[in-house]
Amino acid sequence: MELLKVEGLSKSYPAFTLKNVSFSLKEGRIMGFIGKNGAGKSTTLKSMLGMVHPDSGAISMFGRDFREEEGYCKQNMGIVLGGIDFYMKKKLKVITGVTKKFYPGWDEGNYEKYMRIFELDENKRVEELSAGMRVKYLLALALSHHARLLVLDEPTSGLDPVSRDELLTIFEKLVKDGKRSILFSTHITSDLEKCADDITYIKDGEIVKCSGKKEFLDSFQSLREPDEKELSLEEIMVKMERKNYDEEFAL
Ligand SMILES: Nc1ncnc2c1ncn2[C@@H]1O[C@H](COP(=O)(O)OP(=O)(O)OP(=O)(O)O)[C@@H](O)[C@H]1O
Repeated sequence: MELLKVEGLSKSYPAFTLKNVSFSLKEGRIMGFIGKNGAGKSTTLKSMLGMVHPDSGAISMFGRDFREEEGYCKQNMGIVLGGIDFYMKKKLKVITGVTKKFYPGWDEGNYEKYMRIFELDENKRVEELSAGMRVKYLLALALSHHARLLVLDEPTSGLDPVSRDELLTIFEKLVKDGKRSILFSTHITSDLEKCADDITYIKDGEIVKCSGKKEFLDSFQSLREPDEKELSLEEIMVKMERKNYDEEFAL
């Protein structure tokens, strides 16, 4: 079953247009969302979640129309867009207390379990947590209301390689039972080599490709020079983005 389906999503800003973005994510999968700075990743995620008003497009989650059943969809998803910078002085248990009121399906046992697994102390204040601990706390909140779809905007940025690796292992464990899926945007393509099942690549507001990782990598190998070995995700992106740049300079 598709946990997420985005069809024909468009959004125009004065100097940028998100054009007819479509992709879908099945159960039990981790999808990496890549594209260079300003390509439209955050605009896609925000438009998809109704945080900015899209001009057109249809979104369904768990087989239901997002606009018609936004409440149901939001109860079943966890969103981590940016940090929790404005609650810096608050203790985690205070934020948790407020959060759980929004979720009738809140599972205190699950919350305690994930706080224990992630080694988080709810008596700490946000300002006392490292970047990695903050992401883990937001994940713990999402998982405590049984989110089946996790949408994360650059969750690993700012984390050291050890914390990143730990978080990616957590992602893999979370989707292992085949019930949850994770969509996360990132610039760290090596993270995706490690844990992504699917890759969606956006360029200048348009989806270039959305597919399983192997198919994705295979489909761009034609960019390889005769003496080059198999191109990595990073090399593919650099070649794709640099092509235009080189052409512009040739003019
Ligand atoms: N509220 C807004 N008003 C006008 N333009 C906007 C707005 N939000 C984003 N944009 C523009 O939309 C484009 C895409 O931005 P977006 O944040 O979606 O890119 P991104 O792929 O997430 O980039 P990054 O990797 O740097 O986070 C940029 O040119 C940006 O200036």
